[in-house]
Amino acid sequence: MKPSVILYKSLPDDLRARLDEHCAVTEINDLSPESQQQYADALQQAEGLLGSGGKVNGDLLAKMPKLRVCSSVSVGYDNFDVDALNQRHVVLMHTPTVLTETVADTMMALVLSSARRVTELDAWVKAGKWQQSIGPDLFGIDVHHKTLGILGMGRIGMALAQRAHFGFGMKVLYNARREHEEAQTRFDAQRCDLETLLKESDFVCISLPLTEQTHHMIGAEQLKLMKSSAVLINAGRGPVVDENALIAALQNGTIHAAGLDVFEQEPVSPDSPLLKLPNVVTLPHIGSATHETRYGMMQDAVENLIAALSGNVEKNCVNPQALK
Ligand SMILES: NC(=O)C1=CN([C@@H]2O[C@H](COP(=O)(O)OP(=O)(O)OC[C@H]3O[C@@H](n4cnc5c(N)ncnc54)[C@H](OP(=O)(O)O)[C@@H]3O)[C@@H](O)[C@H]2O)C=CC1
Ligand SMILES: O=CC(=O)O
Repeated sequence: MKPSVILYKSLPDDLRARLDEHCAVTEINDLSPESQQQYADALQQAEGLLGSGGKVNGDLLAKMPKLRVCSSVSVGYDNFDVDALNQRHVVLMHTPTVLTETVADTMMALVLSSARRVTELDAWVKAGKWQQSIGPDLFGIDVHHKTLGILGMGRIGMALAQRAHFGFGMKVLYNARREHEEAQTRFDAQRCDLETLLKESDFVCISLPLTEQTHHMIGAEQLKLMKSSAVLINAGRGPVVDENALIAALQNGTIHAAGLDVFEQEPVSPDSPLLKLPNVVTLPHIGSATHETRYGMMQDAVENLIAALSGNVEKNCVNPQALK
């Protein structure tokens, strides 16, 4: 008999057909309390769960006594209670690698657009304000040959370092828990402590996961260490940065600008002061959002689920120890 799975994300027809081949699928809109109530029977029977967004915690697990595999269409898994999964011997699969280059492209886009005021000047031209050549009040800052500091030298950090080093002749600094020899050899990247990175970087780029240790890693104190000409880029997770402290730092000139793909609350509130600041480029969490990459992520998530349901967790598993 095919294992029952809950799908909480729409898939393209071919991927849905592939999933249907191997699993008895119940598709639901999301993991909201309403959906959980409406599909309580299906949740009771499900051995697999595939989707993205929404919290997977002890409460949900209690409603899914037969669950063996979660497959997330994302690399980040801060919305999963991994300890609770481990206790229940549920494995969590995710989609690293397939999205790495695309997210690094997004980060470089944020670096360039905040330094060169791309979105601000685009709005200015479209508002009919281009009557004569711009003056220094609308000039940007150079990106090439500056210093780019990376917080989190993992897969995405490495891909960003590659772009910065080879594409823009930038000096690369990084901070991570361990040394990354490959980054040093390939991109001449220098590992340094957080304080040094913040003091010396022209662009501070965050590609960190959200954990207890990284929550509010960048607050008022850290922002004060940055150059007043520096730009903060965050494409990791919003709560890595204390957003109130960031707003104050941008308003009072402690730092020059910011490029943000992620926010403490998503979607960001339309009332957020960040949306009123011309020196902030905002994106709606689109790090991996290209047709090719989102398809690749969904494909990997389907294959990850099928493999893990048959006991194969060699690739893309967050917690293989849960099987023990
Ligand atoms: N905006 C978007 O759309 C997207 C955002 N993301 C976010 O990017 C994150 C990173 O993805 P990816 O590069 O694939 O992940 P990796 O696991 O490959 O890299 C994470 C890096 O963060 C470092 N790190 C973790 N905790 C700490 C800490 N406490 N102090 C210093 N460094 C730390 C790790 O250090 P070490 O090497 O020492 O272990 C590692 O270098 C994801 O978790 C997700 O939150 C991902 C995809 C899309
Ligand atoms: O934020 C996106 C992810 O894949 O993680």
